[in-house]
Amino acid sequence: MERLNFQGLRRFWAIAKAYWWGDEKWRARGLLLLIVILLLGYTGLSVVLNTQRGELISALSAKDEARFWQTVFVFVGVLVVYAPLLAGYTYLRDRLGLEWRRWLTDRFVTRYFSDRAFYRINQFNADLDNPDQRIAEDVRSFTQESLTLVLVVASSLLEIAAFSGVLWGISRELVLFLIGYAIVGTLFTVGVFGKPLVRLNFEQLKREADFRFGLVRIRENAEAIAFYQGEEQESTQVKSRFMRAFDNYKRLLKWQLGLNGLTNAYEFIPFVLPALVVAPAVFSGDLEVGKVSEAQGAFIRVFFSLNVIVDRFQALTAFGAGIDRLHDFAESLGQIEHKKDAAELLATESDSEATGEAAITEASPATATAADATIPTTDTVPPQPLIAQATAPQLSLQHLTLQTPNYQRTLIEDLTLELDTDSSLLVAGPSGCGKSSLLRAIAGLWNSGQGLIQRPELKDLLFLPQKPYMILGTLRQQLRYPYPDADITDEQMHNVLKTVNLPDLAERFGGFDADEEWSDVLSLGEQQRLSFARVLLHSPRYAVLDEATSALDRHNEAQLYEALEATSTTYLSVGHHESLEAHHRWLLRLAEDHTWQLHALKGA
Ligand SMILES: Nc1ncnc2c1ncn2[C@@H]1O[C@H](COP(=O)(O)OP(=O)(O)OP(=O)(O)O)[C@@H](O)[C@H]1O
Repeated sequence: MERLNFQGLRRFWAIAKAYWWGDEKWRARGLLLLIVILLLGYTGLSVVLNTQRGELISALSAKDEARFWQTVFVFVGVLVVYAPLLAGYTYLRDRLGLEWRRWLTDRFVTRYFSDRAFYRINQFNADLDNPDQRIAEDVRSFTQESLTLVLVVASSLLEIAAFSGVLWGISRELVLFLIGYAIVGTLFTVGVFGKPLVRLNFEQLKREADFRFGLVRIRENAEAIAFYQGEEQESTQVKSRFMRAFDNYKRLLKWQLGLNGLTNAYEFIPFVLPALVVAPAVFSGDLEVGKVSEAQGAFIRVFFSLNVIVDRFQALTAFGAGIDRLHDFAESLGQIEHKKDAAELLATESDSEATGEAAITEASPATATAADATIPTTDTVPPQPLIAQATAPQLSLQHLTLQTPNYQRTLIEDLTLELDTDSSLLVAGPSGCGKSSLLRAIAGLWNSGQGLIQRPELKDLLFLPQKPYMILGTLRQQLRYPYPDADITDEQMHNVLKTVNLPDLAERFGGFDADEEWSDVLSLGEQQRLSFARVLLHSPRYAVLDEATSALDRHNEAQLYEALEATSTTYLSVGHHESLEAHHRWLLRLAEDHTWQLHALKGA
């Protein structure tokens, strides 16, 4: 957490730069220029209005009717231009903020879905809370607040320039006093309130997001909670999340109270001081009485312009907290991209060596790739070995040692195997020995460990995870997932549904366009059969099935695997049922002590 200091500015610029120097830079800069032109016009007119206000009072006090009406005329004329100018300025500022938000959201969402960062992000930074809130909320406030603040500062500078001239003409002491007063006030406010307010605002954003997420989880797991009758615990949990936000806000309010007390007292002075300073000249007849109003108007404008930091301090600290959150998020995404690049580099090196299988197989597993298979070191992170990955026509694992993402446990040691394209492999072993983790490594989700994984391109592999995943959408989209543009006819879908023993599914829900909360309305076994239907429909080169039939009876399971055997898809399954052995050629048995055995089954 940073104070509003140079590091904060650097972080701000690191996020902002990409837009102002990126592909939409001319559009963004053009809009900004237009806004600044409107701002200039608006500030110029403010000076005229202020002078005319003084004129009005002077004309009244001098009982000069002609001068009075002339001033009114100018006043109205200026207002006719001033009002639309101000409205246009606000519109364009908000519009530019919105465009920037679209751009930045798009960029963060793209990065979040690249290299499966949404899955891996917490492996790199376990403290990174609520990425959803950072994308939805923090980006919005960052773009809007940035523009507002930059323009407030710009307009303050303009106003200082414009109104100091007016004030200088009336009283130099006032200008000098103002500058000194504003500097002291700003330094004091930043020094005393800066750090705690940024910290509390940061914490508030996090706690609000935790609270919201707690409620979203209840909605997503409503049935399980209802079965467990876990209402009491869940409601206590949600309330306690709210209380955390509440407690923090109470602390924030106390600091705001102090800040407001200070700023109110501090901002009181401009309302009396100019009159005190100008009064003697008015009494002696050197200045007209309207000058008091003019001096006061100019004084207030200059004062609030110089005082922009103190005045917007609460907003600035909230903004600072938002910058920190976005910066952490961008850093974590950067680490993932960095790690992917390192793994790709490794794979290229392994490729060129391993025409060269000998180079890999001869080395002992402990040293095979440990020397080069590391993420480049940073100041804080020690070098960590990585599994190299490469693209090849068929799946093979070479001296694979697999560890959990944080390197705390080794799950599999020195595993070497190759899966021919017309073959099939069953992975079995006790619960928790690392079967699903092996699939994660093959999918490239986990890469902590050593050795090399060669596999076809990821788009040629279809994975069915242990927990069936039903997307939001129609039955047709469900079946097409994850290839939404696949050329599949309704007839093919009907046939496949028959094969997986769901012949009347479409009719039951009113056709393939039926849109349901599928994970709620289908049984677990039905969801597994629907997921299996995806494999049969898309016929990928490789299918990787993680206990994909665990909820099915033997008859249904056999029916699905027989259908799969009839296709050209090479498949690899994880499963506990012994009956599965009949549908595979090879059996890989993993043990809890990290060892493994490979057995041939029928027809190997
Ligand atoms: N994200 C994670 N970070 C650290 N350890 C993890 C993580 N996910 C799983 N593990 C641990 O890794 C080990 C292997 O998990 P895995 O899911 O591969 O087991 P499995 O053999 O598929 O078990 P099961 O048959 O019960 O599904 C388990 O001890 C698990 O607790």
